[in-house]
Amino acid sequence: MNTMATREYDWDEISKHKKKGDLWVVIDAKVFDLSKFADLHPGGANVLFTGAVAGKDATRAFFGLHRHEVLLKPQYKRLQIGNVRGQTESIKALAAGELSNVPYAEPTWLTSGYHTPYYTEKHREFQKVVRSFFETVVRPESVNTEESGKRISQTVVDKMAETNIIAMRLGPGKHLEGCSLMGGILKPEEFDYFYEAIIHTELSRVSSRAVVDGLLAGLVIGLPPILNYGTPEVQRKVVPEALAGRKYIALAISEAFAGSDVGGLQTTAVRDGDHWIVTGTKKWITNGTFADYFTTGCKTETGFTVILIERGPGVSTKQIKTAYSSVAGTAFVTFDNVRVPVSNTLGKIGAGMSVILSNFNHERWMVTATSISAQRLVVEECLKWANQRIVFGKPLTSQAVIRAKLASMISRVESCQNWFESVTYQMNNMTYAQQSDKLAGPIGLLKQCVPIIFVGRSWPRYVSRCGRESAEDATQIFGGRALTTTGMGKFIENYHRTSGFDAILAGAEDVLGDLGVRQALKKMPRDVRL
Ligand code: HEM
Repeated sequence: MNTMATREYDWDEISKHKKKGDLWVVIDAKVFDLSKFADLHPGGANVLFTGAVAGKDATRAFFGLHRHEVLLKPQYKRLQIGNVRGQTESIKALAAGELSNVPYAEPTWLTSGYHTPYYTEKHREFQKVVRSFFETVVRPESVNTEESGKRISQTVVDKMAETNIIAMRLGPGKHLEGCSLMGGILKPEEFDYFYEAIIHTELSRVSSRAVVDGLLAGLVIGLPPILNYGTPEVQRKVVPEALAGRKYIALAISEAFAGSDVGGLQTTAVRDGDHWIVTGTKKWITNGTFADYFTTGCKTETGFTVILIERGPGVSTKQIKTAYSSVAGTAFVTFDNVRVPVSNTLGKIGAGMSVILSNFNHERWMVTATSISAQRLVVEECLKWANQRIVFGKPLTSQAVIRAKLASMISRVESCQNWFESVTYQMNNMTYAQQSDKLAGPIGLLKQCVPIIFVGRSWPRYVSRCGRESAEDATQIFGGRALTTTGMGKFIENYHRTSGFDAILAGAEDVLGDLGVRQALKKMPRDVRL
């Protein structure tokens, strides 16, 4: 710690240091000696020598141009030489695990004075521990890998495995039996979908869209078919290693020939005695570059079959460059006459469609959880920015047009959250089979469609669509800062560039809307008339 930071200075003294080679400024009651730093300042030296900055309180100017985190970086923190006499800092960063006190930055169930029919004190306790974990272990990794495009380090994966976060991301179930959850604060039998939602939410709070996927999203969607339909032998081989973070899995369904239209797939599996011979290509496969196993959709003689393929002879993967970071490991996968034991078939031969369709529900629900969390962060960023940004001598919030944008962003995220919680409650009270029957439509619509009232008009909206509209609004609020990958608007830039992934991955939003309606039409009683 810098012991000089405890010294106190009077304004008489501070105001004398205002020239080249001898420059002090005050930011939030802290005195900084920028004499040597001025020439290294990324924003240029000149701006620091203006009458309003040199030897003065530059708090307002500073927060109009920098994120608070700049002051917390060790290389800048050490520029602080003391405090203004009798004053203490008023702008503080949240401690790990702490809740934000910005309105709407947290869901109602985490906001003091509000009530919830779904969450208990135990959920709150769990949320605190999970947030602290993600902030301390995952956030630094997220920042680094988003930029480098490298896969998540094994150290972080190991820590996630140790706390059983990898297993918890798959939801409640037998795979949690005997597990110590977050150091034992929760018994496996207590774990429900609201606890799981907390994990997705907190993961998304500290991670970019690409890091959310890079942190083993492939396993989250590729392992359930093994858990639900794999033979005991396959489960014994694959599940423990996957949950321990030692082997990675990808779900390999979509192809250049067919994405959301699963029926149009062209990868074939032909029987040869006790083996399948698999040939074909897969595209947009999340975590595919580093996956050890591929839960693969194949065309077989009697229909569509899901087969678990281990990386080996005939399997090759190459990175696809996408709009988000390569940390997600998005791959083009080629299967060239790959021999796979027939015992690796997941579910019945020819019955793969139901394996995949039932699996989609959980994936789509998870995407809505992470999307809503990211949208909430965007609301928080915009509220903070509009409050601190001074234009034409007034805060940005004094502009009615900005407040209207904030109003629609808040309405979107709150409506998405409320429907999400209601669907999650249904999941908690249904078996896997009941969820497949009763929730495929509602979850498709949730991911796709949330009706909200927007400045007097009632329009159909979508979690993914809400996200994209909020990304647009946020970009307008942040202006040019939302167009750069660093600085004040870096989160907004990233969100604006990547929120489209939520509308495509796990089923294109238009297809999902249609699915919801078709499911409803299937259940229409024959004897109803107007
Ligand atoms: C402890 C004092 C300061 C430090 C450590 C600091 C550091 C930085 C850093 C790291 C950047 C790069 C952008 C970013 O990462 O946000 C930056 C940009 C900038 N800084 Fe500072 N700065 C300080 C004080 C000031 C003050 C008092 C002013 C007052 C005018 C100022 C004006 C600027 C400007 C105009 C930019 C460019 C912003 C942009 O491109 O949007 N800085 N500064």
